[in-house]
Amino acid sequence: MRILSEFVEGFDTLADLPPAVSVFGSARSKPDSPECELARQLGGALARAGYAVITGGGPGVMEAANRGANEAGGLSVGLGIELPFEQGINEWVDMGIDFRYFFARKTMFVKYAQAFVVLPGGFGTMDELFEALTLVQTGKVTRFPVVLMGSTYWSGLLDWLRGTMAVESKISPADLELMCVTDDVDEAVQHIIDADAALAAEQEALKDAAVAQAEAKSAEA
Ligand SMILES: CC(C)=CCNc1ncnc2c1ncn2[C@@H]1O[C@H](COP(=O)(O)O)[C@@H](O)[C@H]1O
Repeated sequence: MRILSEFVEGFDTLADLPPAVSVFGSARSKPDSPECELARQLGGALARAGYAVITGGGPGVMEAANRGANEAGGLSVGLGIELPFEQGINEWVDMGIDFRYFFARKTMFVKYAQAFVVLPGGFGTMDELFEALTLVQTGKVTRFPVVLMGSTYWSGLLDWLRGTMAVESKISPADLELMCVTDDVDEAVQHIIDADAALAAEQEALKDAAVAQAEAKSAEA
């Protein structure tokens, strides 16, 4: 079955990936656009911080992020999608997989990334942003940072989330805290590193507590 084999191929190929960040954004942005410039810098900064960069492998912002990572000597991953107007995986991808199904591909973005960074984009980008927020909000995945870059682009949406969605109690005000908004590449990367460290400390504390509990139980016995 094609669907199953897409999951298997994805898991097999990505199993040994180092810590990674998924970067999303418009397939239509021109290489000299501000968002592509930002994505290229971000890809480089993430690579220098030791993260592999995962994108949809397409043109525009995806290509710019892959390019930045590749130029900085990092691992540049592209999870492409077969589309009728297919352009193929961009040339800056070192590790590429082509998917027929969006949902199998989307699983990979979440499963193999420590964080999401979302740059200006259209429907595809919104779909990826809100899927990530839904998964974190509902606890279906371990809480991971979602960074929005390009504050002017996002401001109208954020105003509406704050002023309408939260005010009408369709989300809780705390849900807005799931997103960090910045135009500064270093701040974005630092936010991801800090969240990674906080999560590692949390998991270590949980492990310690479980060990202490088990020891207390065996001492009682
Ligand atoms: C020129 C053109 C439209 C090419 C499409 N080629 C694509 N290749 C790979 N991923 C894509 C493509 N189009 C949309 N996506 C997915 O949807 C997001 C971009 O969609 P959009 O342009 O924001 O809505 C990307 O993060 C990517 O994961």
